[in-house]
Amino acid sequence: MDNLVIEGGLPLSGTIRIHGAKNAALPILAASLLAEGQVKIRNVPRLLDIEVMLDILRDLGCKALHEGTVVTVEPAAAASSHIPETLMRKMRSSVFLMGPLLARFGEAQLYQPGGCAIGERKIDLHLRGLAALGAEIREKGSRIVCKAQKLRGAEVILDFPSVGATENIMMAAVLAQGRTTIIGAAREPEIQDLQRFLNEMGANVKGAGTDTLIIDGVTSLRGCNFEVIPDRIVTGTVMVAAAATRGDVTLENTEPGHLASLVHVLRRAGVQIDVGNDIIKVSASKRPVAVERVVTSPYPAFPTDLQAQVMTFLALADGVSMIKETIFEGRFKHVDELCRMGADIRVDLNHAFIRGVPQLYGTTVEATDLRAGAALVIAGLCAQGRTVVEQVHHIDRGYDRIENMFRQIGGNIIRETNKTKVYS
Ligand SMILES: CC(=O)N[C@H]1[C@@H](OP(=O)(O)OP(=O)(O)OC[C@H]2O[C@@H](n3ccc(=O)[nH]c3=O)[C@H](O)[C@@H]2O)O[C@H](CO)[C@@H](O)[C@@H]1O
Ligand SMILES: C=C(OP(=O)(O)O)C(=O)O
Repeated sequence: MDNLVIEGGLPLSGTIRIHGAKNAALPILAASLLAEGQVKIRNVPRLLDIEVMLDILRDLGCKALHEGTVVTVEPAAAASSHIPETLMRKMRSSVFLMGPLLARFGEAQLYQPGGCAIGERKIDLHLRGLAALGAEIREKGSRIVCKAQKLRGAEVILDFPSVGATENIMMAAVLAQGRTTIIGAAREPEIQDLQRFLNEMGANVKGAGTDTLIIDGVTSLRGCNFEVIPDRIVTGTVMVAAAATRGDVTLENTEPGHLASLVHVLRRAGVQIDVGNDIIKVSASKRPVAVERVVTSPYPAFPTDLQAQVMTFLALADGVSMIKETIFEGRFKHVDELCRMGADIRVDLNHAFIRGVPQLYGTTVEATDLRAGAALVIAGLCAQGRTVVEQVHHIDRGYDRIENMFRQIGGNIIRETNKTKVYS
């Protein structure tokens, strides 16, 4: 079991390049199963979840290689439509294979997905969407069997703009007969990237970035060469860490437009942010001012995936801030850990009231999920003394060696693996 050991109190400074987006790469890798030829995907981060997705593709029979940040998938060899439960339970994103398997084989046999414990995370919208396209779905315990002789285009209305359900339905609909309209679709940048990828393979998808997607089915998809967008949540994590440590950091390979809601919150707190084409500069020299109200909501509103990190930042602000979490019912697990470091935070249902303190103090804390872990790393970078973050495997799902990332910009952070210190 790895731990991160952080000696806090140093302002972050320097320049850092942001890696590709996990949440864009995962559905894109699942969609590669739909192509008849080779798919080459660039800017794919080296993360645990990506490894799991590649393992699933290999288990289905595909050839899949990850060299540097380039993934090559040969989907033609895929021969199975069954995903073993052990692989399904390794992450939430295993569910992205349901739509592509159904479209390719007319059948998908899988299990309820696993993932971070941040809420119930049902998949009813995925299943209802696929059923609307003509799939017959049977559930027995955690086992799910979907079958469809031929998927047919249909109108799908999503009661909530679920990112994963939108993606699964898009991936099933591209090879369906006729037109599918998804009303109430998610508008996240990752949906736009998936649309670009599917169209690059020869699909006909329009509307990503709006709440209505129109997908005209085609008979086959070809291989392609594609580059994944930068990770907006990793970008946001570094921005918040720079601001919280009162540092001065330049982030390269970013899409500033994807982070407008975070930029707004940080500027309100008094942080200076300058934005270029694909560059964001963050500098802060004094204690932040509390922000009255931050509400997580589907894109383009404030992302739930940055809620924990911003809470660490506001825990050090002057005054009382409030964060309302509207996406996941169990996403305040970092609060107890932050309080153990000296934060003053009270939770009432889905509201957190954060009374800023002048200083956090290092101690041993546990990463309960991916972004909670990132928030604790930021807290450790700000704290007085030594912080040990346990359960680092959660963080490794979404950050390519977070310790190296922060060391590059002056963070004093190392990984201890079985009590061996690892510096690179
Ligand atoms: C790999 C990936 O892209 N993960 C992101 C994706 O997750 P994910 O795709 O799982 O998130 P969704 O948008 O689907 O979920 C949002 C909410 O809808 C609920 N829901 C979802 C589907 C469903 O069938 N039924 C249902 O009730 C969920 O329990 C949750 O409360 O979007 C989330 C919301 O921006 C992000 O936090 C995750 O980082
Ligand atoms: C919750 C997240 O991911 P996933 O949907 O893969 O669990 C996340 O990236 O913060």
